[in-house]
Amino acid sequence: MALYTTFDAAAFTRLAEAYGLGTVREFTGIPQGSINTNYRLVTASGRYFVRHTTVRSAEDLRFEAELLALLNESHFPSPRLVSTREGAPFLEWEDGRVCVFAWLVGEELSRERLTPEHLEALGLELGKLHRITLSFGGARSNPYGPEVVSGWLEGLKRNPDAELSAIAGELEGYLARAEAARGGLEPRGVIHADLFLDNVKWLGDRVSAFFDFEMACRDFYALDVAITLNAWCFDAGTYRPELCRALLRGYQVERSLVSVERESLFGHALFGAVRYTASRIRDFHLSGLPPDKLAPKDFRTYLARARALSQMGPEGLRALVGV
Ligand SMILES: Nc1ncnc2c1ncn2[C@@H]1O[C@H](COP(=O)(O)OP(=O)(O)OP(=O)(O)O)[C@@H](O)[C@H]1O
Ligand SMILES: N[C@@H](CCO)C(=O)O
Repeated sequence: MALYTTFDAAAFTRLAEAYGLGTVREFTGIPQGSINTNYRLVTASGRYFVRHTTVRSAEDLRFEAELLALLNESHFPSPRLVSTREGAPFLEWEDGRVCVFAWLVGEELSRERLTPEHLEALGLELGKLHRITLSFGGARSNPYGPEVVSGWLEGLKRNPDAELSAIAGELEGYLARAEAARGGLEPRGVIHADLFLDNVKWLGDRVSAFFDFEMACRDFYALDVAITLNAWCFDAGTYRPELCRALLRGYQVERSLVSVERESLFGHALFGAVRYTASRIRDFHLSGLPPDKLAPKDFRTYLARARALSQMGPEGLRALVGV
C-alpha cells in the first residue's frame, strides 16, 4: 500500500479512540502496496493493519466489509475488519477513509519457494471463495474493466517516453485480441480480482488468509483464475506447467470450469496481463515515489506474460494448463 501520506501520533490517537483500541504504543508505515497508505499499528489491545484510501468510495468499502463479514462467518481464511465504536466499517479520517484490520499471522511466499502443493492449495481456496460467495448479495462491477484499461492505454500512448508509447500501442493490440477471445455467457460472481503472492498469507503449507479484498467485485470467475495463474505460475520469462496444472487441479476440486470458461481462459489471461502491465506503468513506473515509500513492481514482467500468451495462443494455453 505504499506511503502517500504521513500520519502523526495525534492522528493515531484519534483513530484509536474512535475504534476503542486503547493507548497507542507504536505505528510504522508499510511501503508495500500500490494505491493506499498503510500502517502497522500497535495499541494496548493488540496489533492492527491500518489502510487509508483517498480513492475508494463509501459504497466500495461497504461492499468489501459485507463480503469480509460473510467470509469470516463461513470460516474462509480472510482478514477480520474491525468496526468503529459506533459499529461502522470505516471512518472518514485525515482527508480520506480509513479501515482497520486485525493483524494477520503467517508469511507471504517468495516465488522461488512455490511448489505444486502450494498451487493446489491456493486453487482449492480460490474455488471455495467462488462457491461460498454464491450466497452474497452485494453488487460492485469491476473498476478495472476493459474500457478503463483502454483509457489508460490511450493516455500512455501520448506519453513523451517513446518506449512507453510504443508499449501502449503493442498492448492495445493484445487488448483487442483478448476481448475477442473472452466473454459471452460465462459464469460470473464475486471474484477477488487481485490474488498475487503478496495478498496471501501462509502457515507452513496451509493458506492462512487471502487478503486485500479491495478490488473484489463481480466479474467472470475465469478472470480470477487467470489473474491468479499469471501472478503465481510465470517465472523467468515462462509459464511453469507444473504450477499451472496444480492451480487448475486444486480449483476444480471445488468448482469445475465449464467449456466456455476453458475456451475463454486465454482471453482472460491476456486481458489480465495487459491490465497489470498498464497499471504497473501508471502506479509504479510513473509514480515518482522513492522505494522506501513505494516498493517497486516491474511492469516488464507483465509485458513478458502478455507476449508469451500472444505467442502460445488459446490452444497453447489450454495444453499448458491441462484444461
Ligand atoms: N491484515 C494484515 N495484517 C498484516 N499484514 C498485512 C495485512 N494487510 C496487509 N498486510 C501487509 O501489507 C502489505 C500491503 O497490503 P496490501 O496488499 O493490502 O496493499 P495494497 O496497496 O492493496 O497492495 P496491492 O493492491 O498492491 O496488493 C501486504 O503485502 C502485507 O504484507
Ligand atoms: N497486485 C498488483 C498491484 C495492485 O493492483 C500488482 O502486483 O501489480
